[in-house]
Amino acid sequence: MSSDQDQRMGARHSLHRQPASENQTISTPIAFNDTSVLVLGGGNFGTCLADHLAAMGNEVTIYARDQKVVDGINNDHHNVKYMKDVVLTDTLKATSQLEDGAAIQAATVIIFSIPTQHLRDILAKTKPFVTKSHLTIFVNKGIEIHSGKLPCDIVEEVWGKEIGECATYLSGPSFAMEVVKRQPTCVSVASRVKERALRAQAVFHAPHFRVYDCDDVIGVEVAGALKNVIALAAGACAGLGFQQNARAAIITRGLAEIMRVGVKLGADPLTFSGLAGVGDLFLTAQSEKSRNYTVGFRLGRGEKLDYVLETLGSVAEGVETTKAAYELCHKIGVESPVCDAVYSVLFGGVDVKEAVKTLMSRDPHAEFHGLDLGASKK
Ligand SMILES: NC(=O)C1=CN([C@@H]2O[C@H](COP(=O)(O)OP(=O)(O)OC[C@H]3O[C@@H](n4cnc5c(N)ncnc54)[C@H](O)[C@@H]3O)[C@@H](O)[C@H]2O)C=CC1
Ligand SMILES: O=C(CO)COP(=O)(O)O
Repeated sequence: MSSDQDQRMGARHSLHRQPASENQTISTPIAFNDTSVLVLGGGNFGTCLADHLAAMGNEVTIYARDQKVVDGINNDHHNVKYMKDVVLTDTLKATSQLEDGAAIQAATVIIFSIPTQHLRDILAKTKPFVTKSHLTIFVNKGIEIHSGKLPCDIVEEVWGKEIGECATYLSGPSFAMEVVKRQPTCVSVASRVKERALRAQAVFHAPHFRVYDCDDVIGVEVAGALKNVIALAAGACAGLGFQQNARAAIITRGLAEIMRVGVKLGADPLTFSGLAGVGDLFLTAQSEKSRNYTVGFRLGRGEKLDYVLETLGSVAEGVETTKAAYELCHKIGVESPVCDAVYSVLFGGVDVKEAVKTLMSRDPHAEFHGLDLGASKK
């Protein structure tokens, strides 16, 4: 057995069979006992992940601010706001208490499923109680406005390097509503500390939910954030009535743009051909199940952004991320025509048709122009 396999098996054994202290196969001896999970965020994705982990036999509690959501989960096994029609695993519990620290102290694994623009807030609230012995898993996909920071940078900034660098980041093509129905799903989990990525992999891995580990945190995060911007563009094209050629073009040119940004920030170019890269981009930019695609589609049909967001009922991370990415790309000097076009529609009052015209009438150039593979740290 390879040492990777050893680590994976060790992690899984500690999950299901033996106390962490008896686990001899983990290279870094951190006392995990993965049976007590706290999921922060009672929205679509937090609920589906919590349900998945509860069904695997873990003790799982969801923290949600909305008391109706908490009561619905505790009393009727339903998330009345986000997943009305789904019966959740009956052992799943919920709480609206976080500030006293008790839920965090009782947990060994903490999953953060909070939109990126609110991440800093939840990190500050959890900071007094989170220790290095918690396995922390972030699933949000976005870039913070004003700072232009990725979630991994915000985590290290708020929690400090020692605890922050142990965090793990789960991403990839995974619509919550399909995960909760046990539809086959594959994702990646990245961490700067390999043993943590393997732990997170072991926590989530199940017959219908395959998890691949990786070490490229920046790549996974850039891909997860920017695919939402490209999904907005793809939806807008569809809303205008453009068909498959346009969609394929947006997805492919979008991927080139995501790679340019990622590589400039130090990502491994290979990551963009993986689940968190082309996998999630393909999923989100071609499906009406995607909220970002839906926002774009409705804008393409002529609806106003404010109204679309008011009636969406859930977060579309790509909207704020477009703002953040637009500023970031200009700051780091990466050409980002698709992002610029989406920005001009969302925040510049430009009509979708006009934005497409601008995009299509740019000067011709080489296909991989601007992709500086020498910038990658790998
Ligand atoms: N829904 C999906 O299929 C997937 C979502 N994601 C990502 O997961 C993250 C969460 O998405 P969803 O759960 O779908 O969004 P959602 O809109 O369904 O739920 C967001 C939840 O966060 C809570 N929240 C917002 N601000 C908060 C704060 N300051 N403190 C505490 N709670 C707060 C809301 O009350 C809500 O319960 C996003 O970054 C999204 O991109 C990732 C993969 C799939
Ligand atoms: O990230 C997602 C699937 O992997 C969900 O996409 P939306 O947020 O666009 O619904």
